[in-house]
Amino acid sequence: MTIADRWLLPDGMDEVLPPQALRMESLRRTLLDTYYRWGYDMVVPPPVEFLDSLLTGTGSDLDIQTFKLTDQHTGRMMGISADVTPQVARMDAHSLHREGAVRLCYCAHVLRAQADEYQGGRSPVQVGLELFGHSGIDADVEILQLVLESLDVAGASHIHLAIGHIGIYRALMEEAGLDAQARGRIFEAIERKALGDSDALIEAQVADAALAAMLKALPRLHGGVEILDQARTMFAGASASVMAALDYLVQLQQRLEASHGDVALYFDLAELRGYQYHTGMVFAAHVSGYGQALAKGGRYDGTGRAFGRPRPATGCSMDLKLLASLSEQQPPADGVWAPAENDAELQARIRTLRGEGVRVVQALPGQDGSALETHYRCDRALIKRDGQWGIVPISEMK
Ligand SMILES: N[C@@H](Cc1c[nH]c[nH+]1)C(=O)O
Repeated sequence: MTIADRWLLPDGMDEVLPPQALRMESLRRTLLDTYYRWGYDMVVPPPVEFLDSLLTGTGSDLDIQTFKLTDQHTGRMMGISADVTPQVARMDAHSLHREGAVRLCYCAHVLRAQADEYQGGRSPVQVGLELFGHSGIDADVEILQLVLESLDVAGASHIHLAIGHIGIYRALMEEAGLDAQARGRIFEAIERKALGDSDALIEAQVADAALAAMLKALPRLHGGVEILDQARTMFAGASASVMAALDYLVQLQQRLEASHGDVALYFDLAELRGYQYHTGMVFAAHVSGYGQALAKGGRYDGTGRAFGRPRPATGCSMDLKLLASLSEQQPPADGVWAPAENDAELQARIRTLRGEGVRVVQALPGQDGSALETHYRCDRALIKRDGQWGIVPISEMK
């Protein structure tokens, strides 16, 4: 191993240096305080679990994303969490066992076996909210409001919220009655927005011409609120659940328009990205300059079934690393530089200042005062004048 190899980090595994790490930490605190004020209780999931419980009811996307290892104690396969949402669903269904609406939030490191264009790095810090036990639109609206509040706190502007509904695609595919392989290929083509491929597959596999036309229309239905009307006309002959999903999106649009008129809403009826556990409304929030979504989420009713208690559920997740990169703000230079002296009065003064929340950096013997403003972010200094310790601007230090 050469020296150059030694400092190489695996692809997508990044370290966070000052001042970014501080930005991340202060954003984490602000976000969790916000969630606390909205009634969300914090949970801390384990970083590693047995694979069976980690992947139960979640589909193959998450399986591919999960790093696997063997537990030396039991010989069983374990997985490193790649997504906190199913873990929190387990806590709600099995560990907490509370009745009614349960609001939980978290901030945890996760690892992903693959970096893809939508997910960014392989070592995100996932911060998120999950609301269980309520199947109405109000729960989804609350989650979306908190997503917008989180992005606002992080310093995002011109937010673009893309909303879809997995139920439309699922209902149409159910009517088509295809086998798993054909379904998988069509899903993959629609997810990639490869219209030529999805058209060809649908034409070849779906015998009912009206249904094939509806499926072919699906990836073309994206844009402003007007596409919901177009969809209504297009899907007039489809099952009642398709119409119910469209009505739901119209209601959601009205609620968001009233509370967040400044947010650009975009509807995409073929928005199938994300994990396969989603069952209803799904969304992704974008801001310009960022290729990947800053927040993602949606409804995933019934995920707790695998743990003995199916519950309505909705939620969102964000990557704290990505959110913290929205703000270029420099942390304040408001520290106090103290000399290296071991003077009882000086030590007492330092203790008092730190007790008051002031950042005091004491020089080590031999340490000069270079880079005080930049590295140590000190704008003042403790100095002794006329036998008294006092604080002066750093420029007067010498
Ligand atoms: N965990 C999902 C988002 C989500 C949270 N809750 C529901 N959905 C993701 O990372 O894409």
